[in-house]
Amino acid sequence: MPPIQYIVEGGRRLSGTIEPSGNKNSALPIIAAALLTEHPVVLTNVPRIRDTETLVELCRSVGASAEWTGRNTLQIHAKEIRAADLDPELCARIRASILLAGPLLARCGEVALPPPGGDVIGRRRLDTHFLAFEQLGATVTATHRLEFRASRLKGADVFLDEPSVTATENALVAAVAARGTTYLRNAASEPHVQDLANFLVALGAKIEGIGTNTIIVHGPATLGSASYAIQPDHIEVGSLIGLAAVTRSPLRIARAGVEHLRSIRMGFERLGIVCGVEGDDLVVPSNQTMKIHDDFGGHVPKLEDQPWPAFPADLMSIAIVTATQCDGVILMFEKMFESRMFFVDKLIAMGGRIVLCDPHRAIVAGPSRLRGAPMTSPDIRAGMAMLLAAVCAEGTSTINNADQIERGYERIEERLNALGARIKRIPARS
Ligand SMILES: CC(=O)N[C@H]1[C@@H](OP(=O)(O)OP(=O)(O)OC[C@H]2O[C@@H](n3ccc(=O)[nH]c3=O)[C@H](O)[C@@H]2O)O[C@H](CO)[C@@H](O)[C@@H]1O
Ligand SMILES: C=C(OP(=O)(O)O)C(=O)O
Repeated sequence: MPPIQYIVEGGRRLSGTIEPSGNKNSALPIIAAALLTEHPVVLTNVPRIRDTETLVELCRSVGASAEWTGRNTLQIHAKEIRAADLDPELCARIRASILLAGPLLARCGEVALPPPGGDVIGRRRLDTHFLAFEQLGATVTATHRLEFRASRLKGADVFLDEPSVTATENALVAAVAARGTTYLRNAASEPHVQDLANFLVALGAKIEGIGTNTIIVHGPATLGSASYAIQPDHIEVGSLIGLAAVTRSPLRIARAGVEHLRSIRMGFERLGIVCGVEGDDLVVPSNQTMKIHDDFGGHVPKLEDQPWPAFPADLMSIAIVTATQCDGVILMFEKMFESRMFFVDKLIAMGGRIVLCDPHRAIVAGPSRLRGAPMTSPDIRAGMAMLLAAVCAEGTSTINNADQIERGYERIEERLNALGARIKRIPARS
């Protein structure tokens, strides 16, 4: 497939209503977990993005049938599956290929996975996955590929060494098939972890503590079929709040899933951007103060990411671009990944007043006028942040490697153009 480039004419006001897609990071573990049951599963509101398409291909390669029966509806039936050799090229395209470990181990008793891919945003350790699988009775061999074996998974009291999102998801799926009760302590509690747990409950699993950092699973469950709707993508909602703010545009984000937006709204409020709630819609007015709130006593404030329910790491790049348009000084502290902040050199070239202190911290002094520039997207979120900068900048920008953006955001240029943006996608969508 030829690489995708966006050509963006900036400086335009937007307006209207937009609905977020289903959560990418819910859809991925849920598609993988559909392999746990022999019965058919229907998933709706599945984002039709590169990552989900790749995982669907991987599911087919182990013998499951997986068909798109509507634009965002996916039917999966894993009546019989085999722990076949998985295509290393497909696995290397997405982080989520590691999520096949739990269901395939549970169904087949063994699985060998080539290393997963995903965003290059710093070292992405797998140790927590290994720790959890071993405690659930599996043996793990990690060489050029990852091999997991367990003749029988057994419930255990597992304390994760960090609240890793995908490790919690893998452990949760394995625990549903394990004999006995499993406690997952120091578990991740992100909305997508909750979504996966609710899907497993819909299949027949018995899970307590969903949304907390101690998840209790009573296994093994007898699983049936289910029809399940993926929850809205809170990271996409946060990206759209940033977009509205930097373009000073009034936007309504319909069916935004407001129950999961508290820390995100609080983060943007620190930048002087306040959203209203109307039912499940989020309303972003255009008349924001965009004034960064100093800490008490006039001290320089900070916005930092942390595991849920704190401000999410996947919104840090968006928040940095947004801060360039706000009045004041703020320290942006990316605690989780060590390479995510390097994209700020592009914002600096565009006119952003940013000092990168070290790989984890950047000081942003705003507001600054951004000028259009050529850019290359290094990862999904930096790519989306660059798109926000380009839409807000004076003049024309080009974003190369926009394929990265499309790993996570569905038909984004089409949807933003419907709000008044001018983004040309090359090669154009037919
Ligand atoms: C497919 C998927 O769902 N990907 C998400 C998942 O990736 P993923 O599951 O790979 O991320 P992890 O939760 O394992 O960890 C992310 C990074 O944060 C570090 N870490 C984690 C917990 C902690 O308390 N302290 C800490 O520093 C880890 O060492 C690692 O470097 O979660 C990340 C963190 O929300 C998101 O960026 C990814 O979009
Ligand atoms: C880092 C991300 O994705 P992945 O874990 O799939 O690379 C993301 O969604 O921002």
